[in-house]
Formats: sequence, C-alpha cells, structure tokens
Amino acid sequence: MTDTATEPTASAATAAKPSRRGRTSRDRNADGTPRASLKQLWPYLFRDKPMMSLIIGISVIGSAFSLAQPVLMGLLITQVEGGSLEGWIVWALVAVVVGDAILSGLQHFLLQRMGETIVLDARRNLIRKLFHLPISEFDARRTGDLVSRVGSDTTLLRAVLTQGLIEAIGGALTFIGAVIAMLWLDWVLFLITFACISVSLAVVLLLSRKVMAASAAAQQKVGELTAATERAISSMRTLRATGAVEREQERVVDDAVGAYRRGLDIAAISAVMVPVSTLAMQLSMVLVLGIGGVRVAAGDLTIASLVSFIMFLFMMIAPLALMFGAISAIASALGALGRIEEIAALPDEEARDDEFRPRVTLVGPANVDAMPDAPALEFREVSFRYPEQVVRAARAKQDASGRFDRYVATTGRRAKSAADVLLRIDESEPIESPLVLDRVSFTVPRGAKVALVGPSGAGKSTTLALIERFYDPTSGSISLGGVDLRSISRAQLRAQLGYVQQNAPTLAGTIRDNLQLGRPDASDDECVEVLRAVNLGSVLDRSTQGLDAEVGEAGVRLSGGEQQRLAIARTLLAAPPVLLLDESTSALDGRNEALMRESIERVAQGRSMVMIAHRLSTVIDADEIVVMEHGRVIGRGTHAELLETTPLYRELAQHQLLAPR
Ligand SMILES: Nc1ncnc2c1ncn2[C@@H]1O[C@H](COP(=O)(O)OP(=O)(O)OP(=O)(O)O)[C@@H](O)[C@H]1O
Repeated sequence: MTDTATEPTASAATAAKPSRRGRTSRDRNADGTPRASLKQLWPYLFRDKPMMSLIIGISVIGSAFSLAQPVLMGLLITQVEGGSLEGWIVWALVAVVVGDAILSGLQHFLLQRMGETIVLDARRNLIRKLFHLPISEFDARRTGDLVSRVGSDTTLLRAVLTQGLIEAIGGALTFIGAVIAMLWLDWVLFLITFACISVSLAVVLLLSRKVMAASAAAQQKVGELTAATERAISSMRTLRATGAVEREQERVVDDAVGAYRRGLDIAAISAVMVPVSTLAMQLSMVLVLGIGGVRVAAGDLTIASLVSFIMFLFMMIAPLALMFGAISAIASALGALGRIEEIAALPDEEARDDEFRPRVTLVGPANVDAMPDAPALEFREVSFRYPEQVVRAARAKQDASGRFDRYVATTGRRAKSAADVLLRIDESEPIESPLVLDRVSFTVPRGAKVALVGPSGAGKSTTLALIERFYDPTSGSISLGGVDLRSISRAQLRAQLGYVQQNAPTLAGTIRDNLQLGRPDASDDECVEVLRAVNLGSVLDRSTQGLDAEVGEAGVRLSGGEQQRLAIARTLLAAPPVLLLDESTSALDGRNEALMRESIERVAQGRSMVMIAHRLSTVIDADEIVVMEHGRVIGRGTHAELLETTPLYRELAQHQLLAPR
C-alpha cells in the first residue's frame, strides 16, 4: 500500500518556480555574453591524465634533444677550428635531429587525438544536458543557438591543445635550459634579449582579455546566425508563399555580417598581437647579431659561443611563440566554454523534484490498485503562468519583424541585426506573464473520455502540458489516481500517459522505428495489428518493404491525418492507461474524418482519455465536455447539457452545424 493519502509538504508555488539560470555578472563579459574561467577549462584538458603525461614526457625528451643540438654544434665548430674533428659528433648531431623530428610527429598526432577527445567530451556533456533540460529552456531559447553550441563552440576547445599549449609546457625545459646557457655564454647579450621579450609578453597578456570577450561575442553571433537560418529554413514554405523571401534573407545576412564583424574584431586584436611578438623576436635577433659581432671583434666572445648563443636564442623563442599562440587559443576557448558551461550549468528537469514530498510509487495502471476509487485525473483550482523568460522569448519570436521595424523607425538608430534589437528590447522591457490558466478544475473518472473545447488561446494545450509535467502549476494541484503529480517520478508518470501531439511529427526512419519509439520490444505482429486498429493497415501495401519502409520524402508519404493516426498507433502500442490527445486542426475529408473518429473510439476503449477537440463531431459522445475560454472553465457537461447551459458552446456547435441556429 502506498502512502498516497499524505498531503504533499512543499508549496505548489515553490515547486512551480522556473529553473534557476544561476549566472551572475561575474560570469559575463561587458556585452552580456557568458564567460568561463581557466579553472573550468582544466577538467576538460586534464581528463586523460596518463595521455597528457605521455605527451608532456615526449615533449620534454624532444626538448632535451633540441638542447643537445647547439651544444654539439659548438663542440663541432671548436673541433673544426682546432683541426681535430671526431666522427661521433656528426653522428650524434644527426641522431638528435632525426630523433627530435620523430618525437615531434608522434606528439603532434597524440595532441590532435586528445583535442578531438576534448571536443567529444564537451559534446557528450552538452548532448546529455540538452536531453534533460526542462521544456521551459527549449521554449525560451532559440533552437539554432543551442545547435551552434553543440556544433561550433565545442570545436574551439580543441585549439587550446593543438595550438601550442602542451608544446609550450613541454618546451619549458628548452626555455629554462636555453636561458641558463645564454646567461653562462654572455649575460649582457641575454639581458638585452630578455628586455625585448618581456615587453612583448606583457602586451600579449593584456590583449588576450580582449580576445576572450571578442571571441565570446563572435560565437554568440554565430549562434544567432544558426538560429536565424534554422528559423528561415523551417518556415521556407510560408516565406515563399508570402513573398517574404528577400526580406528574411536580408535578416539572415545581417546576422552573418554580425558574425563577420566580430571576426574582424578578433582579427584587429591579433593584428597587434602577432607583430608585437614577432617584432620583439626580430629585434632581439638583430641586437644579438650586432652587439655579439662587436663583442667577437673585441675578443670578448668566441665565434663558437656566438653561434651557440644564437641557436639557444631560437630555442628560447620557439616555446615563447607557442605560448603566445596558446594564450590567444585559450582566450578564444574560454569565450566558447562560457557558452558551453552556460547550458551545462542549467539544472536538469528533475533537479528540484526531491523538494516535493512525499515520493510515491504508483501501484497498477494509474494507481488503480492503491486507490481504486480515485479518479484517473483531477485538476483542483489549477492556475498557471508561463515563466517570464519563456513569455519574453515567445513574444520575441512572434513579433520579431514588427519590433525590428518599429525600433529602427522610432529610434532612428542603425541596428546591426534583428537579434541585436530584440536582445536590447527584451532586456529592458519589464514583462508580466499573463495568467494562462485561472483556477481550472475538472475530473476525468477512470475509463471516461473528457473533451476540452474552446477558442484558440483558451489554454487547452497548456492543460495537457501540465499533465505531462512539462511545466508545474503556479498554484492548485493535479493528481493522477489520487496522487499529486509532483509526488511521482517523471518517468513513472509519463509511462502512464500516452500523449498524441497536435500535428504529431513523424520521425526520420521506418514505420517500425516510429511505432517502436515507446516500446522497442514490440513484435512485427503487434505493429501490424496496431496499424490496423487505427485504420492504417493499407500503408503497408504502399511499399514492398512493409514495416521497413522509410516514412517521408524518401519512402511512404503520409497525409496529415495519417501522420496523426500513426502517432495514435505508436501510443496505442505502448498501452498507457491514460491518453492525452490533441486533435489535429488540419481539415480532414469526410472519409478521413470517419477513419480518425473510429481510431479514437478504439483507443479510448478501456482507457481514461483527455482530448482537445477542434471538431465537435469527434467528441459529441464524450462523457464530459469542458468548455474553456481565456484560461477559465466556463462550462462542463454533456453535449446536450452544454447546448442548454453554455452560450459559447452553443455558438461553436451551431458554427459546426451540430446544433440548429
Ligand atoms: N510556450 C509558451 N510560452 C509562452 N506562452 C505560451 C506558450 N504556449 C502557449 N502560450 C500562451 O498561453 C495561452 C494559451 O495557449 P494554449 O496553446 O494553451 O491555448 P489553446 O487553447 O491550446 O490554443 P490552440 O487551440 O490555438 O492551440 C496563449 O495565450 C498562448 O499565447
């Protein structure tokens, strides 16, 4: 027996709080783009510690090989000058040069491999997170931007490894060895070199902060571009049909230009960084040659020492150049990592579930064994507002074009892109989330069919979304089999529900893939049987491949009504005790409408069902019809009762020729 009678302890308001974004101004650049710290980068870099140690080890051995070269060269020159060249020196020189080359090839491969692993790790984390985010995050964010974080931002992490960081770490030995050798050979020459290099290092470090901010802004722009492209592609039919292609194309190009401009910002900073570092190196080389030459002439320095000094100078410069590259790669990566971590740090859908107690395990379908007398579903005084950021995003999406034009017209300002404007408007305008459901109460007894009807925007789809717990009520409660939905694990709750969305999308893949989504172990016979149950048996005759026929462009094409019935078949196969059906608004011809009605009848048998109906003919026989308007329930009863009591329903029925005018 379950502990179903206990009242839940957490207040409804707490449980309904939107997910925390959890970002402070410390995590953001001045322009609002997210920023990451080096500490957040280390776990990615040092995940595979043995491999990292191997690469650094190879790099250190390579450094020793490099350091041996000028020493051997100095010896060789001295011996040649003295006229007594020993053969082993030549062989040793060849061996260290070849050994150095082989090691650097091996190191290069291992680094690239590790770079790819880091990208894979970051993608894996992001993908896992995406599949577990609350639905509100998808409503509040642009799909394309999320796509670009997975696809493009992650690749910037690779550059940290492949653009010199590890070689620079490994090269530290070369650097230190070279510095000691140079000090020993001629400390005056060394101090001159060191002064030049210190100035350039300071400049590079200073500029790297700017690279970081510019890189985050560039990645943000790429995200906006991907989002704009994705939106345009998904609405291409509408754009063509309304003749808005050129206008929208301009908008997307605007975003591309925005990304280009941010790219130019980075180029401008690099344009200072690169010459500053090369200039310092060239200058130190010229000074060493000039002053060194004078000192050789004065007899203060031997030619062999000067040649060795110059070779050591090259050796000191090489890791420094790598370090400069690494600093700018790290700066870019931190910009991208900020965007990755912004998503990674969001709480999962289930994150706050444990705050609501008690936790209950359902017994039997929809808890029938534990509480046989409880209704399948019950709404008690449920009110709901969408979270503020979701409303903001919904308005921005709906209103993008109008707002852009209005902004430019009223402010006279030149805006870089529509997204720029929306961001500014969105940040500044206070917004009040409207009450979408207002004290909604209704009951679905076990085995009953309840229909929700009402004009567009009345809150019908939102009601189903609350049953699925895509959102939680702002106040009031919903229960399944007598248990508050928040007491049940989401997995258990959703296993009890079959949800057929309006215009349910078919997935890429075969008919079988589509059917087995909710029950991967369903047999072929069961699949065929369920297709017949929803009057889709004939689809199997359209291709010789039967259940293995691809759905969509490449294979069997399905009409809107057939797609909806395929979704019903999928749900039927999973055999959930409660069915939520959002009827397709698309017009069906008489025959298809009859087929649909028959399918619904079949799936309704033995189940509790909540159905959003746009055609009253499909719900005339429902056990109860709930009429909604502006988020309120304005009438409940059977078709005949509502014709008497609810004018709005009577009007709808007359409109659909189901009642005399
Ligand atoms: N994801 C969302 N974010 C913000 N507001 C939303 C969202 N979904 C719906 N709304 C708003 O909530 C209100 C109710 O919408 P809902 O889709 O539930 O109504 P509906 O009765 O199902 O309408 P329809 O029959 O047109 O689907 C509307 O004002 C709508 O703009």
